[in-house]
Amino acid sequence: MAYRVLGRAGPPQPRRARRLLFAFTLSLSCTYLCYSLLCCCDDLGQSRLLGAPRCLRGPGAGGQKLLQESRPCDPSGPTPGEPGAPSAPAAGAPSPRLSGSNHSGSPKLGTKRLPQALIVGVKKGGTRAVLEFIRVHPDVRALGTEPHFFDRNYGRGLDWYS
Ligand SMILES: Nc1ncnc2c1ncn2[C@@H]1O[C@H](COP(=O)(O)OS(=O)(=O)O)[C@@H](OP(=O)(O)O)[C@H]1O
Repeated sequence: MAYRVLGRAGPPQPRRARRLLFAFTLSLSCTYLCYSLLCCCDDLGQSRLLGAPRCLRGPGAGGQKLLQESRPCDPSGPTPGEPGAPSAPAAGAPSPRLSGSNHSGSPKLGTKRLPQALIVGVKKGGTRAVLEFIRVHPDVRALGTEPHFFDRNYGRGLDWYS
């Protein structure tokens, strides 16, 4: 009884230490498992489920710096207009919507591509209003938040952007 009152109740020290060690190892394993799952999902979303790795064709003169980090296209692959290549949407037909992005709240599987249009403006210049007006159109898919690619994330390259 005196043993308990003095606060020495509970398992002996070696057993307690073993429990602590077990809990520590378990938490480490869980952390590693979560980390591995996240990395695995990222890989799946970027390459396996979306087909071949993205590449860029026909870099313009203005984008040379950005494209330095991008992978070149496989020269044996189909080029636009060739059989087997994805055909361009007909005029007036709804263009495919973007899905899956580094910037959207919930990434979905689908085609990832660079934007077809950018809204550039100064702070408090009304760019948000412009975006809201444009995105009313059903064929327009726009980001929910500003990506801040050119001022904060430029160094991450086009792979981050698309
Ligand atoms: N059509 C029109 N006419 C006049 N003023 C307008 C218009 N559209 C947007 N606004 C005002 O623009 C301010 C928001 O600009 P931005 O969206 O560029 O802001 S931000 O930089 O993204 O935070 C914001 O101003 P503040 O209210 O002072 O924040 C909006 O009220």
